Amino acid sequence: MNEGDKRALLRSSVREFLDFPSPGICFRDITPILKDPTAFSAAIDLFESYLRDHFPKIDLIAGLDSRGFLFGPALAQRFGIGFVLIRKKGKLPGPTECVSYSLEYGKAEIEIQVDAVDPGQKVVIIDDLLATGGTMAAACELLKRRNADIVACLVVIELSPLKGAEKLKSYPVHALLQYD
Ligand SMILES: O=P(O)(O)OC[C@H]1O[C@H](OP(=O)(O)OP(=O)(O)O)[C@H](O)[C@@H]1O
Ligand SMILES: Nc1ncnc2[nH]cnc12
Repeated sequence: MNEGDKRALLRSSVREFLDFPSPGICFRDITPILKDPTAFSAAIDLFESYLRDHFPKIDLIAGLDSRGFLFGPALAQRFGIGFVLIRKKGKLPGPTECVSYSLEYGKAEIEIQVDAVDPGQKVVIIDDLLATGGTMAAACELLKRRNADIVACLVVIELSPLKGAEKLKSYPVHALLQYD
């Protein structure tokens, strides 16, 4: 399958649910991608080729709670590197660093274990979806505080009208699919 076919398969796998989780939100559901191994491999292939084409060295993949956890470990395996978790507050044991943020339908706090990333490590952040960019920007702030070198922010879906990428101007943002 070529890259265009892989993107088409992914797009056909994403479902829409209107008014979930609150009125006015059109929820883009990526679960069918996970259910279809061909679609899931296509997503990981596309992320891998983007990273190989643009960045010669990556040390670590950091995934965002919770749907970033679905894609990050498989991608990290392709590069033979580790995966670390950025979680909603209160889920990680030991010393953590925390950042608050707002998202399309609420407010939250995320944190990372302070020993998850060494200073200067080249880190790629991954999530399923970029909406307002609040979550991804908070993750960048967390990693910056840990003195990581943020290489790129990856998402399966970017909701372009919400202009999340504008909050992330200092970092390359790559989405496999854009939605208007
Ligand atoms: O760009 P933003 O406006 O910040 O929104 C994007 C975030 O919202 C969703 O996660 P959510 O917080 O709903 O958590 P979940 O993955 O645990 O469902 C999505 O998976 C992203 O992480
Ligand atoms: N519209 C949306 N669909 C799925 N996940 C989301 N996270 C934030 N906005 C979302």
